[in-house]
Amino acid sequence: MTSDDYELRAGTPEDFDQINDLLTIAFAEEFDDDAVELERSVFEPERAALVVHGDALVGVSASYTRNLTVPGGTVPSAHVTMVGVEATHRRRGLLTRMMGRLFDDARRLGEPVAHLWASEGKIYQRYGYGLAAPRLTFDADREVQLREVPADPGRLRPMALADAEADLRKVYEQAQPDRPGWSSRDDRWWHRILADPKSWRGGATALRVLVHETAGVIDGYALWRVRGDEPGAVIVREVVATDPVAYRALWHFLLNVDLTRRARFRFAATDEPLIYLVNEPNMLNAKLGEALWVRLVDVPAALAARRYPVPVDVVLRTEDPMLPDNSGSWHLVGGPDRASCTRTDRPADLDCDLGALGAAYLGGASLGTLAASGRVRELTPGTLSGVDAAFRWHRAPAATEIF
Ligand SMILES: CC(=O)SCCNC(=O)CCNC(=O)[C@H](O)C(C)(C)COP(=O)(O)OP(=O)(O)OC[C@H]1O[C@@H](n2cnc3c(N)ncnc32)[C@H](O)[C@@H]1OP(=O)(O)O
Repeated sequence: MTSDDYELRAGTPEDFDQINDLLTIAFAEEFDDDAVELERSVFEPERAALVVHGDALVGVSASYTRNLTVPGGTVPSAHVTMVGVEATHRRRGLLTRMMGRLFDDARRLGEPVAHLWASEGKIYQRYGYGLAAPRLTFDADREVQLREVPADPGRLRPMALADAEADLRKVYEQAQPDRPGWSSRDDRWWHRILADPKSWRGGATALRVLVHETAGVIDGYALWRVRGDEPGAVIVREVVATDPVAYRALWHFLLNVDLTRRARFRFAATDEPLIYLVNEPNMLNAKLGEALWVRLVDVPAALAARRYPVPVDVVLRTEDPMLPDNSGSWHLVGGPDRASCTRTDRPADLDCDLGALGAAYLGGASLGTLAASGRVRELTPGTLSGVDAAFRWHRAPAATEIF
């Protein structure tokens, strides 16, 4: 069998059922009809890269059109998803071909960045993705409590899931600019996030909504469920607050639900404020894992699209074997209000591997740490610490949802 036996093409709405069958097998997961319809509702056929062999669909990858919060703004980023190759056609370069097409599509659509959740980190690093947002998973023991519970002028109240979208959306959109890594949510995405098909519940109750309100204004919410096995566990899906009092009140509630002994949260940021609020941080049982892998698809456009907390004027050099016009030296001039990035012949100050630039892009990975790992090299002595400070951000990148 040669690579000519395979056809690479865009998707159509009619392909969805076959794609779903392929992914069900590739991920060894089965979902109910409601869940499948939700996936169909956000599927963007023309953005799928499909590999067909004869009559059979043997490879799929897709992207969603959404914006990604980056330091100081948002950028259109290809939200890469639904990647799978039929087991009998693996390791023949099909994913590599699909990834090439996906990057071409992203550029054509004006997306300087692509990002994803990886099933395995080792798959995507070869394509230039870097780990931009690690995450913590909490498995908090009931003995974990807030150190102090100050007076709260507001109040908590449950809200029916069916009525919640408008209020939650307002809070999310206010909080979103502060957290690199969060994704924009249009009507379809809010519908998907608040839909609650049984096969997504992992044996727990239906999704519950708790809001915090101060002087009639909702300033925080939690999405959560309970798993009633022994001992019962609160499964926290999302906690979003625009005010620290609301944040504290929501977590105080979640850590004290009757008939539960644990609280689990899979989407904690590495700087999650809860860590600094509780009596026994150790008993959060935080486990480090991965969330977002970022790939700069158009290096100069991506670097110009974010902001830098302190002024930076530097020449960065990188190599990109997949997209050679990213290779070379780039003059980045930036600060809190603007940034530009242009090709230059000037000698480079820092040599950065492409994945390292992706890892640093959201302000999470420090260029200093990446230099310590050998993935960034300081060519002009004395440049590293200043550029490192410019690439950081005051909040660690995080992700609130798997897409
Ligand atoms: C964003 C998401 O959707 S994440 C979900 C990813 N999907 C899955 O994990 C589902 C199960 N796995 C699969 O369907 C397939 O194995 C895929 C999609 C991961 C890889 O597809 P393939 O067509 O086999 O990849 P392809 O042949 O293009 O591999 C390119 C290179 O990556 C390597 N590679 C690919 N997948 C893996 C892996 N899981 N582990 C180690 N190496 C891998 C290949 O060995 C190859 O290396 P080489 O260039 O040195 O020869």
